Amino acid sequence: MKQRVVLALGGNAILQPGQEGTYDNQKANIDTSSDSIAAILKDGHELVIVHGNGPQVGQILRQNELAQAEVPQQPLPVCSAESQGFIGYMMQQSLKNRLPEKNIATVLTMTEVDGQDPAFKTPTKPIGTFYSEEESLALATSKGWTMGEDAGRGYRRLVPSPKPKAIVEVDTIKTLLANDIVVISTGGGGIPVVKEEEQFRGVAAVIDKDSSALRLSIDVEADVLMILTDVPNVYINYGKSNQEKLTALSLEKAQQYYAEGHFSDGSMGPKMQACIEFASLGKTAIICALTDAVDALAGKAGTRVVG
Ligand SMILES: Nc1ncnc2c1ncn2[C@@H]1O[C@H](COP(=O)(O)OP(=O)(O)O)[C@@H](O)[C@H]1O
Ligand SMILES: NC(=O)OP(=O)(O)O
Repeated sequence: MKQRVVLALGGNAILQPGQEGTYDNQKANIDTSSDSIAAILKDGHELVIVHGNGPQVGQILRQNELAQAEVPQQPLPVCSAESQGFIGYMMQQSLKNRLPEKNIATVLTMTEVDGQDPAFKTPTKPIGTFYSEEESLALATSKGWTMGEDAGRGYRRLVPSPKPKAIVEVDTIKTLLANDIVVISTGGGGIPVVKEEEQFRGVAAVIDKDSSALRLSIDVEADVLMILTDVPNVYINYGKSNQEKLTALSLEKAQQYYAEGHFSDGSMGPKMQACIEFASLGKTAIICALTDAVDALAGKAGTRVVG
């Protein structure tokens, strides 16, 4: 049965920790992701693809800083727009090369946030390169950056990450979907903007793409929110000797495990939170590995939360 699916692609789908952010590395990862996405599309589903941008927006920001003696620096929301543009271009091309008959469009997307969101006072979103603890302390001192540990993988720069309130281009996205166009949108959670006296203005932040994918799934009335990452399933007691794989989960069980702290902040936590909220609307949310996407949609792989 044809379903409307919002697919949130994790950072690994574009750049894996430890990999250098070269064009070739990102192209190779995006080509691998496109194989899975093309398989979903061949099954006839409608698709909106949301992607992360943490490594890329950090890299663009750093390029700006390093070049500022010769080229004017651009603000963070402009860097976010650049990341949406180049990732969208690479995904669009890669998918088109696999499915020449499909029309595919990248929508440069703004996401409205609340200018008074307390997140602006406490940076939590890791972006850019991974550093050692020593390097991170030096950068905090020399540049005044807020640094933090990222899920046991090293230290990264942290920027504010307010909650998404509204996807500004949602009507455009719906129109494209209604016309059988594959949409790449809300990349990096969307370019964060605030609305003041009916005018939008970009703000310095990076929104969590899983939270924005949830907002978008609700707004486009998706049947399924699917979050693709680097683990085949969600687990309780993750990484411990009594680790247990979760396959099908009721909303109540998911809420219980979330409250018990089984899902780490900054990695599985926001993904499960998005799944719980989507499932609470009576819908289906799935977390699975990139390569299991087709099987997971058919209920044969991944972790599924059902409301
Ligand atoms: N309970 C859990 N079950 C599975 N993975 C978990 C769990 N808690 C934390 N994780 C971590 O979450 C990671 C996926 O989150 P993240 O790295 O943010 O993904 P992405 O960059 O793909 O969005 C996994 O690689 C795993 O290390
Ligand atoms: N914006 C965002 O959530 O990016 P990552 O998934 O790459 O961290």
